[in-house]
Amino acid sequence: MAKIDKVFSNPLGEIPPFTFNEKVAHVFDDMAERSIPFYREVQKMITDLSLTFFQEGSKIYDLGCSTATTSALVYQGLIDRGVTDFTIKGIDNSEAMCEEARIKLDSLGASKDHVSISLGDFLQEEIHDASVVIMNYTLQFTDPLKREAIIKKIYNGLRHNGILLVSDKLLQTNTDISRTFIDKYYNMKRLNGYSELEISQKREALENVLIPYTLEEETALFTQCGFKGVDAFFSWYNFTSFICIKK
Ligand SMILES: Nc1ncnc2c1ncn2[C@@H]1O[C@H](C[S@+](CC[C@H]([NH3+])C(=O)[O-])CC(=O)[O-])[C@@H](O)[C@H]1O
Ligand SMILES: O=C(O)C(=O)Cc1ccccc1
Repeated sequence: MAKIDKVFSNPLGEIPPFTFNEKVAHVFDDMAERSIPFYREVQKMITDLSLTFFQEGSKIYDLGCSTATTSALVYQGLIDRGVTDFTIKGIDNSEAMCEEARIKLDSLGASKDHVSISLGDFLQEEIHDASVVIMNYTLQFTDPLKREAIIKKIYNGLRHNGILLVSDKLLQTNTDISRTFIDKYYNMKRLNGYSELEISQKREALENVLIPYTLEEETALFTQCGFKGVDAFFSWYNFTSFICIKK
């Protein structure tokens, strides 16, 4: 049964900073589908690209895996292709998310050898022998001062021809364009059933928690850390998904 996101539906008075707590984890799939543009399509593209670049015997990391939507799709894709020699590692620092992730993977009958979920900070985790690293809407929640260190660590942990896939909300440099894109985004939320109160309370909760980079800053980060091929594979107003190849 789909659980409907009502996290910001009642007046909260003082609005605490957004966290991925139990209340959020419980309704996360609905929240993501209604608040992230083309969420399902991006998941499909991430899965497709992961299957294309996966190397036999290597690891796939899903950093900030939330409820393991991506890990589950990639797992199923590999199994359907008859691949057996792979390890998917989902990492999230929210205990409630990890619980939801394990429930989803158990329902697929996925073995722990093939896909495991670890409770932890991906800034502290080792990345080793990877062909694919996924950061789907998670870099934006990382302290900007720590972004270079995590991208460098990912680069070092990837095999030759391995890829990093990143989706993020971006900030447009031009203020007119920025305002327009943000308006379009809030319109999308309205069309998806969110009220003005839900939209404004979540916006306040996300301030200083979700810190968007510009397209230039985000691209420069990937190239400065060593990635040779860096390109966008999906874009919708202020949301963009990137593929970065280690050559
Ligand atoms: N340092 C960190 N270490 C571990 N986890 C973290 C950290 N920082 C944030 N998280 C986790 O990153 C996730 C971000 S949601 C990802 C969606 C998913 N990728 C999806 O494709 O459905 C994005 C969104 O909600 O917009 C949350 O579960 C956090 O707990
Ligand atoms: O940027 C926003 O307004 C969002 O709602 C993005 C988002 C989506 C899902 C969980 C947390 C933030």
